[in-house]
Amino acid sequence: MAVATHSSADERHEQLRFVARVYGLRVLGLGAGALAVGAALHSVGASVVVWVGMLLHGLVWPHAVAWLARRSPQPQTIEFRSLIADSALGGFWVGCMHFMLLPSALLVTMLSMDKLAVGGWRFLARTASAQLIGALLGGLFNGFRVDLAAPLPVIVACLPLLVCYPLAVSTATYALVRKVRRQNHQLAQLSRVDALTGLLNRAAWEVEVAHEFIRAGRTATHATLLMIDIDHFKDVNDRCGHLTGDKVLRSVAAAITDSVRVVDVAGRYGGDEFGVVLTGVSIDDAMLVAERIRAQVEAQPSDPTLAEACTISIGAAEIDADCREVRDWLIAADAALYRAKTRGRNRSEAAAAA
Ligand SMILES: Nc1nc2c(ncn2[C@@H]2O[C@H](COP(=O)(O)OP(=O)(O)OP(=O)(O)O)[C@@H](O)[C@H]2O)c(=O)[nH]1
Repeated sequence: MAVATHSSADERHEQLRFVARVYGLRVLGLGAGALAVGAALHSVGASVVVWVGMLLHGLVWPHAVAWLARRSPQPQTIEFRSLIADSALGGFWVGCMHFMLLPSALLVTMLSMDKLAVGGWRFLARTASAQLIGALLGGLFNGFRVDLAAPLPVIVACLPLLVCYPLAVSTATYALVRKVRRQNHQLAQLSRVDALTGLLNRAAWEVEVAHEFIRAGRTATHATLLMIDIDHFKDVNDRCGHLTGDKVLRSVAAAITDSVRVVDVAGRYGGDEFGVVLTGVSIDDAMLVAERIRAQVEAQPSDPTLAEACTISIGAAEIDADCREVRDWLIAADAALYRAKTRGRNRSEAAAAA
């Protein structure tokens, strides 16, 4: 229930951001539109009622819609309805302007552009019919006439809308594209990380191991793989519960991170097993690193509910002539880990030399 409430609050927040985005564009679009339509209405000699309606739509309506939307539990619904109303009213002014070609085409294009931007072709099709009906009603309301030619003052009055509105819509669209790119990047990063420990997850770690295997082969440099497994971890879970088990997993991950360099690649291989690639490090030096990790895990208090210190076993393997592919490297480190387990645990073992 709490989750549902949280997600609906998030959704409302997202909808309010949409309202804020549309608000700025609507103030600009309808404000500049009022100038173009006003010039055309003046040229066709529109009635006072038409003038009042047009000014209310151009100057008051954007603020009224935003006010209503912010107070509504469904701000986006209010926003979409008012976009349809914008189209109908836009059509109405086209009729009132006696279908004067330039301001009419400009109005229809700008209104279509933002419908496309927020709701695609389907939404545009829905609003187009509202616009058409509005145009017929506007024509009837202001004495139906077709007067295509626009005098120079009308042409000049169209310029602010013609220039500023597309620039504003493009700027808003570009900001959205950047946001989506940023979020995609964050998602890609998150999909590489193990949520419990913060280390790379298995899939991402294996990709890095394969890269390192190729790199070490190409540059003929050392690279050593450590496979690390918590001793009797099942007992920890059974005796102290899974939450304590999770704490132990996190503390082992922290010990690994503390003991290796940023260029080394640490990951959670699965369950209670971890892997680390030590780049440019020979097996002898890697054994010192392994010992440092082992000693830190043994020394650190993982959880007060654990009677004894938690320990780990480590198997280490350097890339050698026997490692024809990355799988051989993993198997060699795993075999060394198995030996550490069978030789009593809480120890590090190097893979047997070729
Ligand atoms: N708390 C917790 N436990 C997990 C998680 N993933 C796997 N496990 C447990 O980790 C335990 C792994 O135990 P085993 O691999 O069987 O071996 P072990 O008890 O560590 O014994 P040795 O490795 O032989 O020393 C299992 O009991 C799993 O349920 C996790 O994310 N959280």
